[in-house]
Amino acid sequence: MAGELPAGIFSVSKKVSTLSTSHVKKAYVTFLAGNGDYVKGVVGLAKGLRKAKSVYPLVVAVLPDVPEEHRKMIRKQGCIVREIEPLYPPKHQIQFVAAYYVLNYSKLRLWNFEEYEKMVYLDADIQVYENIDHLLDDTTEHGYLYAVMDCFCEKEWNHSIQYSVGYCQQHCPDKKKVITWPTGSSPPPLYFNAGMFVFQPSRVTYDNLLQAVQITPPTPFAEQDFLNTFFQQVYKPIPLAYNLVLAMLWRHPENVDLETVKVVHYCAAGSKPWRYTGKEENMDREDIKMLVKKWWDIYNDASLDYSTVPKQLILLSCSQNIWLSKSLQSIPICSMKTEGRSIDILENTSNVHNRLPRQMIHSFFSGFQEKVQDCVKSNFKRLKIGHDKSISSIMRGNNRGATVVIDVDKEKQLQSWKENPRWIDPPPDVKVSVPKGSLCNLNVKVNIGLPPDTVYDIVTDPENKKVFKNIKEVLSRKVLVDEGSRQVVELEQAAIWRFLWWSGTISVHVLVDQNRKDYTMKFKQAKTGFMERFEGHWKVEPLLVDEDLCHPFRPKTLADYITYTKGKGRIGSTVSLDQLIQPAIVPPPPISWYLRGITTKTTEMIITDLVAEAARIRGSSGNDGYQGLKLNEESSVESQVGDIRDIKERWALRRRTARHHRRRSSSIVKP
Ligand SMILES: O=c1ccn([C@@H]2O[C@H](COP(=O)(O)OP(=O)(O)O)[C@@H](O)[C@H]2O)c(=O)[nH]1
Ligand SMILES: OC[C@H]1O[C@H](O[C@@H]2[C@@H](O)[C@H](O)[C@@H](O)[C@H](O)[C@@H]2O)[C@H](O)[C@@H](O)[C@H]1O
Repeated sequence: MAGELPAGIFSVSKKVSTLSTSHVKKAYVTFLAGNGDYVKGVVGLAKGLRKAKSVYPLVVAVLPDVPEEHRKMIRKQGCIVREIEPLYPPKHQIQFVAAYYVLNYSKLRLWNFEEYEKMVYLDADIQVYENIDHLLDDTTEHGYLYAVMDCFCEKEWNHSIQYSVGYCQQHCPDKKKVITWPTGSSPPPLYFNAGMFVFQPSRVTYDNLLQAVQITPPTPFAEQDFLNTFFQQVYKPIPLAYNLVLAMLWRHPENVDLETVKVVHYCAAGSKPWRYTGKEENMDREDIKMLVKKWWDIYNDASLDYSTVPKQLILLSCSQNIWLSKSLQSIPICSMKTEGRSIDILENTSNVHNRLPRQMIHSFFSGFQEKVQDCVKSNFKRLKIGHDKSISSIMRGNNRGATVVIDVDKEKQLQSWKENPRWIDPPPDVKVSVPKGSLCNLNVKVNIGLPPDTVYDIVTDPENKKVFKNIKEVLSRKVLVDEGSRQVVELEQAAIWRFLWWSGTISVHVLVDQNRKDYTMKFKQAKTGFMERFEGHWKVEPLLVDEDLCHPFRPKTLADYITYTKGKGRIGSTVSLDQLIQPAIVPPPPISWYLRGITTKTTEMIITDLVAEAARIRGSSGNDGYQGLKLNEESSVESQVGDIRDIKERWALRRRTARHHRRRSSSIVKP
């Protein structure tokens, strides 16, 4: 065990995350080093967690020496691969129980995964046979490390005092057995096996760990000894069922009930299932053989492979080599003939891991005929989840021109957003470029906390001047073409512009081609004048906000996402704007800089208002969206904001101001 060190040096702090609370997640995590066969352990663990119906993902912290081929294997099993840097202890002369244990110091990197609120670490030679998700829920408290006590009876412990006096913390307190401790020695504090533990990643704890490990002389059980010393004050033992160290079977059989064991740790010499020969000591035991077989049964079970073909999702092609996926509530049997081959579309009723027969997939791709596409489209129309207006259809073009109809229930979505208001408005990503002969090209991208259809409602609402403060008034609006989901509108607005200490009004006269099918809005100036070209386009695309609810699946499409989250996953929007401004004559600097500034500022104001409106619609007061400031207050904020060059800083100031404003307005006692 680690030698004595100054008290308090291994303090573990309460969780101090530098991330906002809206990003907290939970997961299992394991560790993989080298290009050896431990990767089989990770694959087995991923499948075991799936069989145990865990709802949390498995993160694999890999050292740089893990080959791409192994990374692909574990990604294919739905694992989240995170590369970590190796971490080594200070130079030392001691012999670790196993030379490769030096690798295990890299486990300390896990405390830096602070986007996760709580994690369960599992060695790759561990298998989970019963669901233990409750360890990631409220059964374990913050600020503690939960793990199973280790056993000191194996010969690997012969370097220790407790081994020499025959003491083991696993011994039931046996009055008869008198332990004589050498002078100055006493029973060690409770000691856990570091092959499995529940912990909370935290940057502060991580920094403390890194500092401490550099001044802690290494000891035979490497990082396990170190972690026991560091977390000594906050270690909480949990039952052996959560990490059966195999030696317990012959060292303390009285403590083992195989019927209730949830997690088995194949750490005894010769017990790694993927290397098992049965030749090493104790490896010919019947219980060991049974446990090794149990491990292999999961490893070899193809139905436990990570599948991207979930239940009730049918994959169709709408043109060559394009998968069209849609979650359908019920899929009637219908056969479609193409080139003499009949393709029956069946609901994939078997378990989620079933794959469509490979020959069926290939036949889908071989030359879809017109009538098959019509049949697919008429099926989709007929099977649409519902016809009420609250259903919006997101038509998703794919790269061969086919369109995909994905129905999103707007009311349900808004309900999901109200039930789960966790959302922090990210600052927009604004890129300004100056193509030759133009004043500027603005490229803006921002994520909004509402589904595309609702965002599109805001942007295309004829009365949206109540939302966008820079629209002073709508001078005229004429619908030139109306095709239902697509309209071409001639619009003239008096727009307010503000920049630094100046402001004014400018008339904007544009043709707007707005198409709800793909949530686009193209605009172009109606007639040239001072401006030679003023054009651009908005696009609103779905953003999958709650992907972690899809675990163990990873949604590849919106349809997958709706299916995996049963429609409860919030859908946000990524709004992008590309706008070109080219005056007939580009004025020289600094006027051009000034005009560029107006354009950028005006666009930012539009985004600010859109974010604020989205927050209002969500009804989220706690949001950090920039909302609710009165025009005069906002103008004073904007003038402060205007002085800040960096857009992220500007947004941070806006959010701080908005929070301050809300606190102030909520503290004002209403008459
Ligand atoms: O070559 C190796 C050796 C170890 N490990 C990782 O380090 C953990 C601890 O090593 P091991 O399981 O051999 O320790 P034991 O629990 O058997 O003492 C393993 O479970 C793996 O997660 C690895 O990835 N590659
Ligand atoms: O680097 C030290 C390792 O120490 C532990 O393994 C030991 C320990 O369990 C002993 O008690 C057993 O006797 C022995 O077989 C086993 O290898 C952890 O399982 C492993 O993750 C890792 O921390």
